[in-house]
Amino acid sequence: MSTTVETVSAAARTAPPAVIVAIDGPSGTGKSSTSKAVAAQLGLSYLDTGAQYRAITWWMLNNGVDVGDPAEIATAAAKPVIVSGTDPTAPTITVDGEDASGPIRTQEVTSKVSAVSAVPEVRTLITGLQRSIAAGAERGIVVEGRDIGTTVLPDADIKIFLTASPEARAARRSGEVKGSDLAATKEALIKRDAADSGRKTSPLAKAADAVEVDTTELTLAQVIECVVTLVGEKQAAK
Ligand SMILES: Nc1ncnc2c1ncn2[C@@H]1O[C@H](COP(=O)(O)OP(=O)(O)O)[C@@H](O)[C@H]1O
Ligand SMILES: Nc1ccn([C@H]2C[C@H](O)[C@@H](COP(=O)(O)OP(=O)(O)O)O2)c(=O)n1
Repeated sequence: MSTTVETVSAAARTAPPAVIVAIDGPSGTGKSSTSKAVAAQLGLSYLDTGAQYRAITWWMLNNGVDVGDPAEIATAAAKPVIVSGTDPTAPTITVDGEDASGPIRTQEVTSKVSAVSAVPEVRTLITGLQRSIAAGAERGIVVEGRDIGTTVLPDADIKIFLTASPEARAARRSGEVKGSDLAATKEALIKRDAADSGRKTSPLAKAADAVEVDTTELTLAQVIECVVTLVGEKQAAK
């Protein structure tokens, strides 16, 4: 009995304190790649909140909801059951038990997700889900999105806001899809930024206490190192 208690307290002494990391920024700044790598390196959970908004959008498109009608979106918002797996080396997302990781990345979903995610009822539901996932992450979590530092987890231990020039972001996104048109990618990305930043309910914004990192001239490895260092400093000070 006393061995168990000693083992537990020894583990508590050596394990770093749980840390909540919020990473926000527009599309193509490196949020997902950075967050996954940082979480994997530090043994933290990982949550891609954009994937959840994509998942609810995909469900609406599949279930005959008119995504041009905010009232219809609001009425349907609570129907799909969205489950996120938080292992940074193998993140998953299911909708009503079905793997949605592939279909949520289609052009159709990408072009409609800003409209669906602007509806307050959608945000309230998804924000609640995100907070409960973060609260359940025993060793801490890296949560990435648009409003994590400002709205979802305003008490996060560390907040990072990633930026990059539209040219760099479009080139990165274009590089992911064979034969894609760079100018069209840039135009679509700027349009989505404007919609996400301009909406009334928790728009894409940098929290006042976030550290801004411009990734335009940085390699992914440099961004990861920078964030790991910032998180390590916070953990040491806890
Ligand atoms: N600093 C960087 N330099 C070059 N390419 C990058 C950098 N950060 C991310 N990328 C690449 O850009 C693409 C978009 O990155 P991603 O992490 O999905 O961005 P976000 O989640 O912000 O939309 C990916 O192909 C990724 O490998
Ligand atoms: N916390 C969040 C995360 C994403 N969203 C919305 C707005 C974004 O355009 C979409 C898709 O986000 P996602 O991070 O998947 O987008 P990119 O991978 O950067 O292209 O979801 C949001 O409103 N709030």
